[in-house]
Amino acid sequence: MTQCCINPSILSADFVNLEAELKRISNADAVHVDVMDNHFVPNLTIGLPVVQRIQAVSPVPLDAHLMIADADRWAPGFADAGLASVTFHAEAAIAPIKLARELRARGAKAGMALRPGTPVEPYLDMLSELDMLLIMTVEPGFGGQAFLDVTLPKIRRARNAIDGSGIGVAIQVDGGITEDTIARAAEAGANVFVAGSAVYGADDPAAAIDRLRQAGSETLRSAAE
Ligand SMILES: O=C(CO)[C@@H](O)[C@H](O)COP(=O)(O)O
Repeated sequence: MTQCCINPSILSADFVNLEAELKRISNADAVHVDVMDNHFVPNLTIGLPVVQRIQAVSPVPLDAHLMIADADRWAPGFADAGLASVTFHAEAAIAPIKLARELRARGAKAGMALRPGTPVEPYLDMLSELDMLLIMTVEPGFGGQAFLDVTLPKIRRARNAIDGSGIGVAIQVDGGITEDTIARAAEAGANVFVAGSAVYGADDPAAAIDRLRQAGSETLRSAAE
């Protein structure tokens, strides 16, 4: 069975007590770091120097999601910082294949993200260049939005293409993931789940991660049977 990974989105974390906050979610598979530039998305968060500090104190690997313009220029620096994976947006990259190769050459897993309205088909021939395909299940920019069911057929098409090609690319989904929506996304073919509000909004974030992982794993298990 494909492994079910839960990556809490740092956008919903308490930055004042960040080190303690990260310890509270140390049962996560990775911390999803939302980098936004107020150009590619209408929100501004953090840049590489702050991400490097987070990397220095995080007990779990970092999974950077770059919601930034000019990805070809900026993404390699995040790989150089030693992050486990770096995901750029297809819509923000001029040469996505070259960029994915560069990320891998610098030691990071290469991820590519698609906005809800961006089709996956133009990118199916570059799957072998990727470790992870991120299908956004909300418009990127803000936490706390409702999961877009309209993205489920795209997840299904991506899963079919990946399984048909025999290439081991993970499908990550991000936005509106809860104990309810995770089953729909997993049934469609996702296996890495980013959750902000559902984790940090819970009284016990670690227990929320365990519940999400259990819900996702059960669906993946029955899909494999
Ligand atoms: O980056 C984004 C949205 O752009 C996501 O990572 C959200 O931060 C996830 O938060 P929830 O939808 O789970 O509250």
